[in-house]
Amino acid sequence: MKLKILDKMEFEFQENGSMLKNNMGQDYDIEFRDLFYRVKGQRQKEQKTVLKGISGTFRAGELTAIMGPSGAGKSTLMNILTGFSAEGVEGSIKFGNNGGNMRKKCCYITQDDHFYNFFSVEESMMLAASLKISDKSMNIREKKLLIESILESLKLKTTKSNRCGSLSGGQKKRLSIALELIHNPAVLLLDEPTTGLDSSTTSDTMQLLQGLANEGRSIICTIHQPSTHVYEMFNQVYVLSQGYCVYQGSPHKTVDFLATVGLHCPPYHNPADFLLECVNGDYGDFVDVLKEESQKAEWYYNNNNKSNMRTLEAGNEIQVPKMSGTSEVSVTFDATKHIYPPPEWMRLWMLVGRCHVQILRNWTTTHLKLLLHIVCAVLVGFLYGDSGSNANKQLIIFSSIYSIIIYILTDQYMEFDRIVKFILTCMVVTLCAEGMGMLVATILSPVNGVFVISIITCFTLIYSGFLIYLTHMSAPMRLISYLSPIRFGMENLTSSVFLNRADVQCPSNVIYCHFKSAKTLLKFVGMESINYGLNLLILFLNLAVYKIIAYITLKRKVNQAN
Ligand SMILES: Nc1ncnc2c1ncn2[C@@H]1O[C@H](COP(=O)(O)OP(=O)(O)OP(=O)(O)O)[C@@H](O)[C@H]1O
Repeated sequence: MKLKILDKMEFEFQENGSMLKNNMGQDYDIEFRDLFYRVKGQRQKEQKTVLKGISGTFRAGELTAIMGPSGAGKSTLMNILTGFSAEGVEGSIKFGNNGGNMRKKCCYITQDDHFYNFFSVEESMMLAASLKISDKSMNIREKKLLIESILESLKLKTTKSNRCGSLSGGQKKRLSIALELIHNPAVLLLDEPTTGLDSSTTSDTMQLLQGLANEGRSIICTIHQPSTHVYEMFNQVYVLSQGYCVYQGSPHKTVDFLATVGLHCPPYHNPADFLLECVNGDYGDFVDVLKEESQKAEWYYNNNNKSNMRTLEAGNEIQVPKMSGTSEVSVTFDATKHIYPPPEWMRLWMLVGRCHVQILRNWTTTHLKLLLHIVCAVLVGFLYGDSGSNANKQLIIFSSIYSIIIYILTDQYMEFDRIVKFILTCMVVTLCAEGMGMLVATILSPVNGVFVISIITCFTLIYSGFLIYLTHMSAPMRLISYLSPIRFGMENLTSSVFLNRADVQCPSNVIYCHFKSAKTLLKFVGMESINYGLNLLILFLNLAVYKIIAYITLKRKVNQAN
């Protein structure tokens, strides 16, 4: 007996991202006109034009290849179409027949696979399904059936218990596609999906993409040097050179097209290779002529006959084999039913859960890091010995209090409120540091981010009262120190250890211990009047400000991309 599952549904994310609506039988052609992309050049006020007024149409139900020599602008075009690049773009891009901006229907599969290596294929699929579709819209059983059907059609069923990290290159590529198919995108863009795959896996992947296109999706991918067999699997090729479109049409017409400008493909030569040799300049500079010639309508792939194409219609069935332990069941998704994603808080909860499972399963980063922290703490603790109760070592402890192990090993006062205050401060300072990192990461590129965060770290440390005592700073410098969140953390750590503390013992072999009294020490470092609660509040405010700005920045970037 077979289970039948109707999954040929088209979902639409509303602008607010809160609702998915199924939307059957529509074609989502991508049409772009006079597209320019300008970036800053190396010299000041110099501009570099990467894409120079290109136009084209990628039709629904077709498999399109974007080809061209290295640096021609293929990835740039993909990034613009998917919204990854928004600044410096001019021209019009139209998604779908209604002319609206339907970019949210696009899925972009980059060259690198982004999986959680410690999750199995099935777990990754289930997590993606749970993040995209709420339980109210589709219950767990329906989701499992959907996942089964996708894994079956992408020949991944036998690997469903394997961890993602152990999959082969081809399997990883198929899993990337499977993860995107969960919400059945109308447009799928893939950056070099066959790079690094052998010829047989390449052919399998291309067949898979062809099948997805035949179901009515627009499939667009960049590709380098396809074999003749793979080249002919495309419905359309879009060739770029030096930022211009030099051919847009059927792969079968390439040889005739090149012949019109005097470039004759040798017999038994791969037309794709010859095309790339021509646009690469191996036979002279033909870019301008090819650009002119490619404008002629006769080369345009003008086949509007989509009879070979099954549109994404309600009622299309795909059959999945019977799952063990289940009886004969027919699951039918209501085509008119709205599909909602889970609420934001639930998605956050799932992502936090995923993060923790990943951390726990990653032996190297978790267990070894834990061990490293314990070993370091024990070493530092023994290094500073009894400094908490030894009046001769009071000042040294300032530079090393950072964890509870050290707190215990250094013989600090074992009072509950002191320990709680100490740990709480450490935690909030850590959260602040993480929030600051997140904020910088949302604003700057990784390279600039590392540079800026290093400077911020130096600044916050220097002005924390840790490297230079507050009493040694001039009045304006002391004012500046209030900009450093670590200063408030430092004050609170100091207060939890030293405030209202009885005098400590001076060892018998030491004549004079200047810091025997905690008050003397607090005065010496300029922290005699510490308000623990206020400092904690300031740290929380810092944290809130970092997170809010990071959220706004991310939101703005996402809106710009759409
Ligand atoms: N933001 C940018 N700043 C400066 N130059 C850029 C930027 N984006 C793209 N370029 C330049 O535009 C050109 C096209 O880049 P793109 O990555 O699109 O090429 P490609 O055709 O995908 O090449 P490849 O096949 O090697 O990946 C390159 O010369 C690249 O240096």
